[in-house]
Amino acid sequence: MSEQQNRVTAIRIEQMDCPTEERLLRKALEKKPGVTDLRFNLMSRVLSVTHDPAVLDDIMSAIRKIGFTPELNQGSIPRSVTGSHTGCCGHDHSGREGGDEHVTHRHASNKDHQGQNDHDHHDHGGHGHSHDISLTQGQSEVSPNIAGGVLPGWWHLALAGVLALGSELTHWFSGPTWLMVVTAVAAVALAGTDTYRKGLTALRYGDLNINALMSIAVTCALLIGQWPEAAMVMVLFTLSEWIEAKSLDRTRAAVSGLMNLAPDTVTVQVNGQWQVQEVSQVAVDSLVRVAPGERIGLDGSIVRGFTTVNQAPITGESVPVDKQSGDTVFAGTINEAGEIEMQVTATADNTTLARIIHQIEEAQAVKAPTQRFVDTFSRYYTPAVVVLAILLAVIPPLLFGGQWLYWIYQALVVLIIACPCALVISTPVTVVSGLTAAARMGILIKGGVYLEQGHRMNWLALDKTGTITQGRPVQTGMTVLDEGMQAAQTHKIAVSLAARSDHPVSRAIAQAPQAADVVPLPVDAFLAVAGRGVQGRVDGQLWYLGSPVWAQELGLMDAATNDTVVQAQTNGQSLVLLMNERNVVLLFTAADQLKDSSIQAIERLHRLGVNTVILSGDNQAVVDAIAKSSGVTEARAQLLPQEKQQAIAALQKDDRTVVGMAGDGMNDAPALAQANIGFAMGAMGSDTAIETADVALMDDNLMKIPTFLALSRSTRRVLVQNISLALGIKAVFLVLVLLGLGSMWMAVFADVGASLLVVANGLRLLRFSQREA
Ligand SMILES: Nc1ncnc2c1ncn2[C@@H]1O[C@H](COP(=O)(O)OP(=O)(O)OP(=O)(O)O)[C@@H](O)[C@H]1O
Ligand SMILES: [Zn+2]
Repeated sequence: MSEQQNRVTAIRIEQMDCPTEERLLRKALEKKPGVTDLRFNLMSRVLSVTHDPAVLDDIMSAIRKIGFTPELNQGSIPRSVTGSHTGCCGHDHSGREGGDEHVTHRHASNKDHQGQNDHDHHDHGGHGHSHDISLTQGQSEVSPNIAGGVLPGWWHLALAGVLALGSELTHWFSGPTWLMVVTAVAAVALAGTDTYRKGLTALRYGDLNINALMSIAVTCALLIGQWPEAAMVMVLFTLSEWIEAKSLDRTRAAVSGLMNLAPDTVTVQVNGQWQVQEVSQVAVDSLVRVAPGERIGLDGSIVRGFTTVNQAPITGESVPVDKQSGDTVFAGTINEAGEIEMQVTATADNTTLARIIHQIEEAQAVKAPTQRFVDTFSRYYTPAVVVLAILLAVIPPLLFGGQWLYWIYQALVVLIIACPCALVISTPVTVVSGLTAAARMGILIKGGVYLEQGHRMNWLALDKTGTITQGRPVQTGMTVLDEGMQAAQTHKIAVSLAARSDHPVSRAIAQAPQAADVVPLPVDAFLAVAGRGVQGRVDGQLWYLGSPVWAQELGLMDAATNDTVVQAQTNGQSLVLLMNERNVVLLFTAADQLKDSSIQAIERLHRLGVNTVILSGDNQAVVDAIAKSSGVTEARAQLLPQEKQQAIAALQKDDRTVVGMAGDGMNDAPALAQANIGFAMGAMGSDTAIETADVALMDDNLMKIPTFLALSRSTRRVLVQNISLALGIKAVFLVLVLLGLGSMWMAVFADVGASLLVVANGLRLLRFSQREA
């Protein structure tokens, strides 16, 4: 398909801070040949365009033509989650941070995230843009604040305020009219330059953003002789926009706090000398020293010393973890006890933390369903309200003999409330706060969609090994089934095969005390067969190490062997058989332990109304035993990877069922992809898990799933509150205006007040912690 050649270019647009600007950009770009998709991230003011590489210049000039300043900066991505300023319809105020430029990455096989509806079963392969990007810290460029409107200095605003007040007082005390007029016009000019300029740009392109609406309203107010009112409204508007921008700044600060987890510098060995370097300068394999109490700056593997590390910044789990030589440590975590030396395993732009940060940024670009609804709604809202305002100005005087000036004034009040900003900003603020709160708890959510959909999840399928259990089974026994062969020799073969596999039961066999003295034999044509086992040639003969089901498939299960297997299964242990091409030779049993947290997690899931089922490749007796001790309601055993997937698809037949699947992400990939929400356990340090799951849990504590659900429910609540609040306030105002009780400055307060309220409400989610859940 042609999309293969398309690229996604992220373009930073300083002025893109309000949904109305999004509309303007859509108008300019949507129908352009070669442009296939537009994605807006108003929080970070980044527009991602999917396009034919040949038309990039066209795109850039089209953006410039509508008065915006697009910036491309390949090779670095925003250092802060929400990018620079985030004011909606507000001012691009001065405090601009560098390094917010974005990325160009290739679309491997992109699925349209936005078009995905609730019940679409997303495909994990579809997540795979390959990101050839780097988070180059310290290399960020500060670009000049070109066309972004600069907020009039506070003294401009103060002076405008005094003038407006003067105008108002002159009016009250029936002072000279010229004084009232001059002070009012001066106030409007001082406070409103920026609003007028932005408003005019929008109008020129047939768009009505808040600036355009305010410009029209204030100008009309002046024209109908409402001098002091016009002045006051302009001053109040500018002031409140400034407050709004400030409050959104705080949002950004809170969110980007996550980013400042890793120190900027580390102590590196260079030519035998220790010296302090920027993390971005440190190469893989460098030797880094971390003092006790210091934050670890890069991912690495300890080569000297031992310590305990607080990994809470990444996993959300504050119990310190012991680390010694050979163990992995992660950027952003805290070295609590001893001095360690570590060998760097990832550059600053490739650490687990950097990946998490990058994923959160990507997640913001994938719009949650509510966000899409709100966007669509606001597309019709503004024009509708403007039409209403015009009708209000014209109909009563024409048809019912109303007073022209009175009704024009009412129309102006309505114009001011035509801005959908509060509504539109409410959703991303809420979702981003939720995503950030989750990341702080070690839950990496790959899109607002999952956060929003989470509250509807009513089934959770769980893998057994490593998900409910600790995933470290130990060999508990070995039975010789083929007496004709030398047990020592066949055991050696089993261990040699097992040593080649990462599968927990293989590891149990390879690492059992009985295997300690075994020198593994060379294995040829080694092959791992998912859900069945491993095979390979030893001394020219083909051997299989795997499940009883596989033995059946291979036609090696005779009645006697079957009896032994059934017998062995009844004590609830995992079985592994060693087979050659003729018969089953050895039978191993292995047992795994339940994770303490599993019981608690399952209980909480049930209390949250979620049904649970284990989907396992292991035998029924083991799965039953684990289900019983963990409290999981249903136990499905002996499932191959694709049967796990089918089991989930079967659950999804019911329209109201939203299925989550928790697994370790290796054997469970098809099932994780089939589920509406795929949870990968123990994702810290596992790039595949971080990249393929919908929700990556940094450690392997199942409690994170009920926590995710609770957060999802809170997010949902806040979203509903915010939307009702934003719409409710406008509705109340409309009624007040129709009753003749509204005034322009009240409308300004309502517009910006609503924005402030929804932002504050959304930010509450940042304080969501496990305890609250
Ligand atoms: N690499 C392997 N080495 C040895 N046996 C294996 C291997 N892979 C699979 N098996 C056998 O196949 C069975 C099912 O494996 P599978 O990986 O599907 O499930 P599991 O990991 O044991 O359990 P769960 O699916 O609950 O995590 C195992 O119990 C084991 O007998
Ligand atoms: Zn607005």
